[in-house]
Amino acid sequence: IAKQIQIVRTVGKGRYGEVFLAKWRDERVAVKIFFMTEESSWFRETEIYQTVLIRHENILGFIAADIKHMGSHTQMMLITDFHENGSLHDYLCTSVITPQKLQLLAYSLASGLAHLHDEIVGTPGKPAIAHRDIKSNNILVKRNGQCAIADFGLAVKYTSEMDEIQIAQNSRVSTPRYMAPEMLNQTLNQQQFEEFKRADMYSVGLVLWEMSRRCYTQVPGSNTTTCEDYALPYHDVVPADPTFEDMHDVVCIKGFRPPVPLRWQDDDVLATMSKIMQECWHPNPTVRLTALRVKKTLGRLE
Ligand SMILES: Cc1cccc(C2=C(c3ccc4ncccc4n3)CNN2)n1
Repeated sequence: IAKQIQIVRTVGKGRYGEVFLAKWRDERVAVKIFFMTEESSWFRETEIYQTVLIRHENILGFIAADIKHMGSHTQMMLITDFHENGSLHDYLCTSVITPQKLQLLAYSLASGLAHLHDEIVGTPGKPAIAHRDIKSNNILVKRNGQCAIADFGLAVKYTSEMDEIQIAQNSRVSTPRYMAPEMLNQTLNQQQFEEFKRADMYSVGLVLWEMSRRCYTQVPGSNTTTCEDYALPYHDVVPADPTFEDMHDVVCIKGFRPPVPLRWQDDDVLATMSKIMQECWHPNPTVRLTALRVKKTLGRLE
């Protein structure tokens, strides 16, 4: 397959490698080419995408994994669907959205994560999967306005009858900015799979906040609309590319969370989103909503 791929241009860079737009049999695809040092990420991500029953409309569509032996070195690549809107981060930087679009983005993100977190017992079954690096950069926006979750290099799988958690031992760790308090103060018990799901939901709360800022509402008593500028979570209290320590100080010691503007109470969708995100980023992991609960709550809105 790799031989039939024609690289067109770069569409994204990460710590793991680079993402390109490519042509494959006249079709536009996304190709992620991993740095030589990231073999474990390539292997892990391949393993997750090839998990039985993982396919879902809100999970990035996998096409193929391939290795090119180039004599002196090997090129590891993964091929998926291409989404011209790019990542949710890029999309929110360049667009303002209606409450209806906000609801669809949030609902589809919750649906994708609920599918990932869900264990299907049976033959074939599906292991429960925790993502461990949820952030707006790792979520894509499809043409139909729905999210597709990407980047499974850090994911962990769990099957209840095996009662074992497979954590790939690789150097990669989650992104500090989106790390849950229990990860920052290292109280997350890695032998309890449930705790990984709760940490994912904390990150979802932050992504819902990023989305909500870009949703505009009618200014009461005038015919103008308003919204907030795009911002990363904690943009106003930590430096760019914050360290683990920066985040520990802000999230665990000071107990800061992103600000929820009063204007969000003026709209049903934004008011619901405000409640959801505050429950998702609660310091006590057991208080946080599950992905399924978020999906049901957003699915019930008009
Ligand atoms: C496994 C894999 C292959 C190709 C890309 C990706 C990936 C991303 C991706 C996927 C499709 C895209 N389409 C358009 C623009 C950016 C994209 N990024 C973002 N994070 N990982 N993952």
